[in-house]
Amino acid sequence: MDMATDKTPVTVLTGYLGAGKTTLLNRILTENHGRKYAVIVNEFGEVGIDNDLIVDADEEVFEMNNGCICCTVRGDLIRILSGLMKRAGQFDGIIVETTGLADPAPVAQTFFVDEDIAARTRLDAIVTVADARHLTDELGRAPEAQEQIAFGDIVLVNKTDLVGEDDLAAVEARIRRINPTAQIVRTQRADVPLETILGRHAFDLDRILENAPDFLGEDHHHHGHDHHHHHHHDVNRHDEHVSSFSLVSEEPLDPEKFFPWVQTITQEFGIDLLRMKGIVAFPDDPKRYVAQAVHMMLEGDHSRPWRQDEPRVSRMVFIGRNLPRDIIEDGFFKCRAKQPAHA
Ligand SMILES: Nc1nc2c(ncn2[C@@H]2O[C@H](COP(=O)(O)OP(=O)(O)OP(=O)(O)O)[C@@H](O)[C@H]2O)c(=O)[nH]1
Repeated sequence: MDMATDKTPVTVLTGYLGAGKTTLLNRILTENHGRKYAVIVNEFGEVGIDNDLIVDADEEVFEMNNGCICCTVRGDLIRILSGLMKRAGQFDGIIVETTGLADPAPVAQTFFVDEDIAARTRLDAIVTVADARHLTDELGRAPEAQEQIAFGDIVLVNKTDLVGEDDLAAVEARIRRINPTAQIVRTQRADVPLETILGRHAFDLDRILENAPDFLGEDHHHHGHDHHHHHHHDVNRHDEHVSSFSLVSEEPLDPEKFFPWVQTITQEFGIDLLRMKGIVAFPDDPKRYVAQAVHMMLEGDHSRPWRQDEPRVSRMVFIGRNLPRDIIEDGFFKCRAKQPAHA
C-alpha cells in the first residue's frame, strides 16, 4: 500500500520478445525485500508456458490468457485487478508483465480509463527491458518494439554481456532518440537494484501525452480485425507473418536426439525465430528441462523437479515469421524416446 495516496502501486514490465522480462520478474520475486507483490502475466500461446517459467514464490500469479492483447487485455486486466482490489492491504504492489508482442498502451490506459481501477491503483512506472543485442533489428521491423521504448519510464539495456561497448553506446543513443527522458540502465540478467524500478513514482502522464496525444482516447485501439482462432494464430497486427504454434508430447524426449535437433532448428530458422520456449521431460530425469531461444541464442537448464501429481508432458512454443510448422513438428516428434508403433 502506498501511504501517501492509499493507492496500490503498479509496475508494468514491458519489452520485446525475449528481452529479459521474466528474468527481471524472477529477480523481483526472489530478492529479500520483505514486500509482497501480486503478479499478473500475459500468457502467450495456446500452451501456457510463461507462468511455468516464473519461479515458485509465495506470490500469487494471475494469468491473462487471451490471444489478441490489443482488444481483450483491458477486460481481462480489469477483471483481475478488481478481484485484487477486494483484498487490498494484503500486498504491497502489483506487477504486470506484458507479452513481448504487446503495445503497452492498452495496459497503461487501464489505470486511467477505468474509474474504479484509477481510484484504487497508481501506475508507478513502466519498466522496459531491451535486448542490447537484438533491439536495433526489432526497432526496424516491429512497431511494438518502438512503442515499448517510447512508453518506458526506465529502460533496462539488458544482455550487456552479448555486445561490445560501441554497440552498447549505439543502442543507447537509439533509445534516447525515441525516448529522451527515460532513465537508461545497463544490466546483465536484469541485475538492477530494485529501488531503481519499484516505488519510483515515475510514470509521467504528461510525457506520455506528448508522445501519444490520444493515449486517453477510448477508440485508440479499436482497429476492427477478426478474431479467428486458427491453429496458427496471428499475434501481431503490423506484421501478418508473425505467428505462433505449440507442440506437445506425452512421451518423454530422448536427450540424445533433442539437443542436436533444437540446436539445428535455432541455427537454421534463427533469423525468423523470434522466440522459442520449451519445458521438456527426459526419461528417468526427475527434473524439468527448460530450453529457450531468442533467434540463434539458445539456452537450456534444469529447473525444478517434476511434481508427483504432474504429468511429464513436454511442451514447446514457437513464435516467428513464416516458420515451417510441419518440419519443426516432424523433428520434434522424432525426438520422442519411444516412437509409437505405427510411425
Ligand atoms: N546472455 C544473456 N542472456 C540473458 C540475459 N538476460 C536474460 N537472458 C536470457 O534470455 C532469454 C529470454 O529471457 P526472458 O527473461 O525469458 O525474456 P522475456 O522478455 O520474459 O521473454 P518473453 O516473455 O518471451 O517475451 C532467456 O534464455 C534468458 O536466460 C542477459 O543479460 N544475458
